[in-house]
Amino acid sequence: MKARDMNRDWIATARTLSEALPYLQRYTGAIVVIKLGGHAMGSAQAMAEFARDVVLMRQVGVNPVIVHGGGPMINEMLARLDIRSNFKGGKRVTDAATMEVVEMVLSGTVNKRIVQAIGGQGGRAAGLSGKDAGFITCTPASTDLGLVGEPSAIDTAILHTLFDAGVIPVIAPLGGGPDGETYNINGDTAAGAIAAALRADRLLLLTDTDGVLDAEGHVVTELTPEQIRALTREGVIAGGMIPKTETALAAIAGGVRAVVILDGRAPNATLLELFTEHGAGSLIRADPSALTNPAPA
Ligand SMILES: Nc1ncnc2c1ncn2[C@@H]1O[C@H](COP(=O)(O)OP(=O)(O)O)[C@@H](O)[C@H]1O
Ligand SMILES: CC(=O)N[C@@H](CCC(=O)OP(=O)(O)O)C(=O)O
Repeated sequence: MKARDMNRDWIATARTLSEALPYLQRYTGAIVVIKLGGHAMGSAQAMAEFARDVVLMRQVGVNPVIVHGGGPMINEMLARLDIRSNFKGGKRVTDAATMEVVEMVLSGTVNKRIVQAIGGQGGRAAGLSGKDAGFITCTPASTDLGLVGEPSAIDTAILHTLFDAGVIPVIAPLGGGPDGETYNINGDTAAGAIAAALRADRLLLLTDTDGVLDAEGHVVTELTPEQIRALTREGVIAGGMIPKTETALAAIAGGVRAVVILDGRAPNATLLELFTEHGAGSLIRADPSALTNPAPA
């Protein structure tokens, strides 16, 4: 039986739900690609909360697509196996032995953890990697990165089949080469390429900072491509933030309406971003006059 005490918290909750209506209407049928970085994956509790938000999105008619990372989990397994690993420009130099571990951790451990968490909240998710159903084809990203791939073609047919069946795709960032090789794709790069191929309404990059920080450590709530290039030149955007901002620029150029870099550890980060007037993190879009977190068009 429902408690009937009308205390202030419950009234505020009801108001938030009511105020969400225009956003719910706005996002019905929208495709939202969510990149869940390894650093944003917290405890089992945090994973369950993330999964609950994704299931809620699906319930209200959004088509969420989860693309995950897992860098810290790969690091841990490589250390256990005594395999050294290093990064160039935020990407892992990947030889054959490293690739074996990357595939095992991403497709095995991390992917299934997310699929299971979504199932635990009453949703239906299917785990796949870019190697399934000829989904992501890669070419080598650069000669000094080994088996790191850059997506050259994405066949979104499998994703539309899953949308139609009400199933949430959970994607490990791996791709196939023309000769059957397996490539390691940076999770942000994979998410951006998938979002562009789907012409997604939103790409949310969930990480472990409040957003893109300026030289003083303040979140830049809205960034133009020019600002990103300047902050990168100045070294303010560095390390793992480089693939994220590069991805944002490529995704926008590829037809994604807007990209948001935000803290995935914050409770209900994705719901806050999509369904309230309080956007979170750093927003990047091509045309500043384009609508963002808007009242319904
Ligand atoms: N200007 C910046 N603003 C925010 N974070 C930055 C910036 N420059 C570098 N970073 C680093 O990028 C990290 C996020 O990238 P990464 O560790 O690869 O995350 P994930 O595992 O979520 O993909 C942050 O934790 C921070 O250390
Ligand atoms: C080429 C490359 O760097 N691949 C990444 C794939 C995982 C990833 O991107 O994980 P995060 O999102 O948690 O950083 C890696 O091997 O770590």
